[in-house]
Amino acid sequence: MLHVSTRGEAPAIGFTDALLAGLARDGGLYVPEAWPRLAAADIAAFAGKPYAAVAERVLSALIPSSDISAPLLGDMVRSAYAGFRHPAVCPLAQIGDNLFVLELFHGPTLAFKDVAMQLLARMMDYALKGRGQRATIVGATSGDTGSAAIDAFGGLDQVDVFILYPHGRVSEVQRRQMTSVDAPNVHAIALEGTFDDCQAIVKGLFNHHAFRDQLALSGVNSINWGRIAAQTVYYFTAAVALGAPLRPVSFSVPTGNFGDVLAGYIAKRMGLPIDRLAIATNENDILVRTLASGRYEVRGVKPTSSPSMDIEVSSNFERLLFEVYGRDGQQVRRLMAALQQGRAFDIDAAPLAAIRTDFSSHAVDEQQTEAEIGRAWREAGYLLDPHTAVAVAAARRELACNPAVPMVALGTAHPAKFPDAVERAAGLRPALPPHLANLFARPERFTVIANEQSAIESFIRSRARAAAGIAA
Ligand SMILES: Cc1ncc(COP(=O)(O)O)c(C=O)c1O
Ligand SMILES: N[C@@H](CCOP(=O)(O)O)C(=O)O
Repeated sequence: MLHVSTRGEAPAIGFTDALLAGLARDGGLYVPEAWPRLAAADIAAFAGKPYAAVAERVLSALIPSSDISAPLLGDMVRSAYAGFRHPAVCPLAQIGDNLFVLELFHGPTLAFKDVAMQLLARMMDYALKGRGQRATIVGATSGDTGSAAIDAFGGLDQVDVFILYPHGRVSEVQRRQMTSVDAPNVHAIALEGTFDDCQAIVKGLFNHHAFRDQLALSGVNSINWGRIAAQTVYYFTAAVALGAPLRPVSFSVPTGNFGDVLAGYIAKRMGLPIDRLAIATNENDILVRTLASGRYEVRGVKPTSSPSMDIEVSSNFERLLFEVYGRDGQQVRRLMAALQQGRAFDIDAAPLAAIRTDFSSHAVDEQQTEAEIGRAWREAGYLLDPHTAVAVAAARRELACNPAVPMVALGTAHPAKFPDAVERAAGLRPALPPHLANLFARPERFTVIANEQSAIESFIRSRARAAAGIAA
């Protein structure tokens, strides 16, 4: 199976090449040339299976065995999830009538990013060793991708890791998770800007082809198709636990960069009977405005209590546009050029109608987020982090319209990552799990850098072992 770029100009490439490439050379994002489909009987057979077994089956439909053999994929998946703190890896908790939270935060860094990142690191390490290559990993984070990447890739011989986070705009726990890791191949960069600035610079680094080639750049954001592929799995385990494929299930997904909800859309394209995919945003509601009006318009990011979703340029929305425009790369290039030049684009009527067929959207403001944390604690004794609270609040709105379909809100972070917001809303301060108990005592190491691509390039050149002349 080959992978094509959403902008239609880069050559089609295999899975491993897409995994290591990050962004396509035409600035687009890779997707498989066709969506594989799982038969209803295959999906039904997931019932009662361990998470790793379902992951192996779902991912073997997306990863050709010529890239990673089936036994090796099985080993990687088992080892990726062996360290999760819950035996079900991603368990479901019921918090109301037909209302469930899919807990995706039992990995090492307490956010859903671990689910894909632990596997991605194993796949990339294998690919790099097989090719005798080294890579320079660059990533943009609003708090969670960075810590997950640092945990998964820290200390690996083949890679140097540079993570850009918005200075002063992540929670203290998130910052310390990135800055207190004692691994010489890890570099935390506090960028003087927003997450959107961090992501624009990361994409700019990939689009600077001489720099990209010299440093052998790779990406770990959801730019990387391997991340999205791994995130499809928990939609299958959750839906099957609630009766799929015999009955449909809906999901409410706290959304920023659009990777997680896109993974749900792909699970649906692969045959999973998903009824609604609710895009739940905080006050950075660009996607809600887009679904309502058809106009995608950047207005400036507001800081909120769910900082990981303080995003306006939702990278993976491009992958959805590619689908609803009939995989026409030229149309995607036109829209992305308009976004670059005028900070906005308009979606045509037919593609917009197609988006509305699968997705609905809800913005949840700061007051509603706080109220939801309080409500879930009072009514169900369940502590939500602010990102999950946004999803649960949106889930309740969807359930009010369609109470018969089970609704799963994605629980994307552990409440202890955002103790101040949780304490304000619920009146108690969640404790970090034992493996992070000394987080506040560890020394921090980070570099503050101006919001300029050239400054970031100089810093990376000065630290990366893959820079010219030092490459393995
Ligand atoms: C805790 C948390 N929830 C939700 C999101 C939004 O997910 P996505 O960017 O895939 O839309 C993020 C950031 O990615 C996050 O870190
Ligand atoms: N919320 C994310 C932002 C980056 O998202 P990604 O899925 O593209 O890596 C974060 O916490 O870093």
